[in-house]
Amino acid sequence: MCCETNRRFLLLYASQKGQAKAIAEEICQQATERGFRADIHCISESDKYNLNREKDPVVIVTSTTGDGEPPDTALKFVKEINDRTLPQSHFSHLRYGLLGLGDSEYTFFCNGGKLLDKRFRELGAQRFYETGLADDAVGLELVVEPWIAGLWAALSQEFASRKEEPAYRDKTASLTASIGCKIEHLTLDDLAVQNGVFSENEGKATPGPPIQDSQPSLSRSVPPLSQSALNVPALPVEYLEMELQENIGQESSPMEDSLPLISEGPLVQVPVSRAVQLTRDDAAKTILLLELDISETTFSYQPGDAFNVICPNYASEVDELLHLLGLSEKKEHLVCLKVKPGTKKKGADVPGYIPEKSSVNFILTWCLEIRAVPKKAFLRSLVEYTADTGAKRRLQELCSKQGASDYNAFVRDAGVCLLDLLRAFPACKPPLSLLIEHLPKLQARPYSAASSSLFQPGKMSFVFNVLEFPSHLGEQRRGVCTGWLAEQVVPLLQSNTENQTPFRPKITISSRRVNTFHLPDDPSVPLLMVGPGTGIAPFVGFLQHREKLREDRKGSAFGETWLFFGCRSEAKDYLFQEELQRFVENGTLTHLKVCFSRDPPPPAHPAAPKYVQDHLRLCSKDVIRILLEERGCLYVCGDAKNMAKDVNDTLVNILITERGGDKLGALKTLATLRDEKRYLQDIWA
Ligand SMILES: Cc1cc2nc3c(=O)[nH]c(=O)nc-3n(C[C@H](O)[C@H](O)[C@H](O)COP(=O)(O)OP(=O)(O)OC[C@H]3O[C@@H](n4cnc5c(N)ncnc54)[C@H](O)[C@@H]3O)c2cc1C
Repeated sequence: MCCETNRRFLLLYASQKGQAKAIAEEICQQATERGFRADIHCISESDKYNLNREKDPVVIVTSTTGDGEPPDTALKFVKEINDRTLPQSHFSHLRYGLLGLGDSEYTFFCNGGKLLDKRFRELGAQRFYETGLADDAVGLELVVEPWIAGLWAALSQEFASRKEEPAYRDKTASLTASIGCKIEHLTLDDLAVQNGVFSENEGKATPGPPIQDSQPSLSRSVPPLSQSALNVPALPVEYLEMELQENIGQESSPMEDSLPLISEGPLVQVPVSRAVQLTRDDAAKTILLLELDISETTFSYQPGDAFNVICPNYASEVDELLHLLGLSEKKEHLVCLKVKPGTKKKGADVPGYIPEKSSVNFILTWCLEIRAVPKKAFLRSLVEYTADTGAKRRLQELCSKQGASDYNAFVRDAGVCLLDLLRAFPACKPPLSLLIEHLPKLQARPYSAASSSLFQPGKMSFVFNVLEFPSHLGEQRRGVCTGWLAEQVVPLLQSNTENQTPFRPKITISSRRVNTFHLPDDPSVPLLMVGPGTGIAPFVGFLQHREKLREDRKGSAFGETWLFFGCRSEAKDYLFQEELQRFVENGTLTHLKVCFSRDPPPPAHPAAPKYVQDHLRLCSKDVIRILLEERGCLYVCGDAKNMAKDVNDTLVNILITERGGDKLGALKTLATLRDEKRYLQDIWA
């Protein structure tokens, strides 16, 4: 309960899984202790607050969900403030501070917070405290705690300035600037240390003995770090109590009952009716197409939709983890979890994605992202379960301020996972409950449909690249989902070549939230499609759909269709070559622009395009005509890291070259196209 004081502020949270709410509640509690009154509401409770008339400071805590979207609870609010008819002074009376939560492992880091922040400023609101962006990939607490610690000074100053009207605006502006400057120029570790996240007393670790070997590694440190005093983070509160029950005759929840709990939407189990390798064996990447038989289900989709595949962790990795944790004999034991009575952990709860009566094996296989890079807080907790002094010391180093660059080099950048850690530190034996507290939920992986149900009723295809990368010791690893899918369909791939009756493995899928990456309703609208590599997937669906429409609606007007596709080699990885040729021949695809980045250019065309953006540039007049004169649609799909940005930059240059004006003008044009849903992206990392 928050105390009554005239130092009131409005505290709004937008939570998807409860984290933003828990942090807001922590702010509310600390506010009381510090003589403020937080009027706390979920952002969706619009009947309980009114920003249009709010006079007090506003503090917002928001998480990010999906592909960089605000949480579901904020969707209505975001829609309202995104109303383009609102005047630029709409929120000019508001002073706010915002804390965004996100995960830099995902493409649009903290986008939920960034979107709100941007729109608030567009509507004239001013920050009284610099925005904090907390990263779950390294530990939210590294930014959340110092941000909350700094909030009280900013609020005190804000209230003091209000009393000193009329100079209040100038002063608070300078406070914003100074606090902003401080936060922006601090690294996460600096932030944590300066604001007391690192507990000095507890954290002073005795220097270890000098080590002769000069090469540091995950388990080995060298001077000066090995001889340095350390500031280690405070020990995270353990909040789960676990009991393992022998499974004698008791029914553990069958997998079919438990899977819905670990997913966010209704699930369907569907057979894979066809599997085809789209790339040659000697291609740099293996790309597979799987066709799912959805005819016996109510699952429906449109070309451009993505759906989720529920995948397990590798059985071999789970078995090794069980062994290293000393749980091999107990893998079928039932796990009973409850929150420790009297825990100080805010918002402590048994994660909802761990079904009751699950076995140890089930939790490690289906519920936890065991490949996730352990965060510093997890390393800190592991110290307590490590018997060997040298290993203890190294774990302390890796989570300490002084060992930050070793953490980055040997844990984060090396993509180390729990299994790698337990192999490197055999004396570390954490309980399963600690893993549940620290490892994220195993996420379902989204894939874009590469087919049209109009063209192929009862079927849905998708295309994926089987990811392969080396572990920190050079051992070859495959992506969790793509590696598992590839394993599932080996017999099907083999039986296809031998022309036998195919074995049909089943996979579990769920639909994703409605997206906007769809064909326009009016088929006369011209389309530009840019999709190198597996980014071609939705466009195959678009073109199949268009082909069927052309058959069904003879005499109707159909707009031009341009596909910009790129791969490495014409001979090795030209995806859907025959199908694209058919689309061209029957007039469904009016312009096919393909390029091969690793093939030598033909002698007659030494400057032949290598990448999709080169082709876009060559067709710049048509691009402009279609987008600006004929109100066509531009779709971009595929890799978010480079391609989407390069395509965007190319569009900016095309606009400047063809239409004149400056970069700002070109960016505004693209923003307008986005607003009108005529420049759509479906991009993934
Ligand atoms: C809306 C949407 C649609 C999508 N559609 C498609 C599609 O149609 N086709 C498609 O192929 N993908 C698509 N994706 C991406 C897809 O969801 C998966 O992310 C992708 O297939 C990888 O999943 P995975 O489980 O195999 O890899 P993961 O095991 O999750 O690995 C993920 C990434 O981390 C890297 N990585 C992991 N561990 C390490 C390590 N130790 N060292 C170095 N690197 C490491 C991997 O290289 C990889 O890039 C889509 C994504 C979204 C958001």
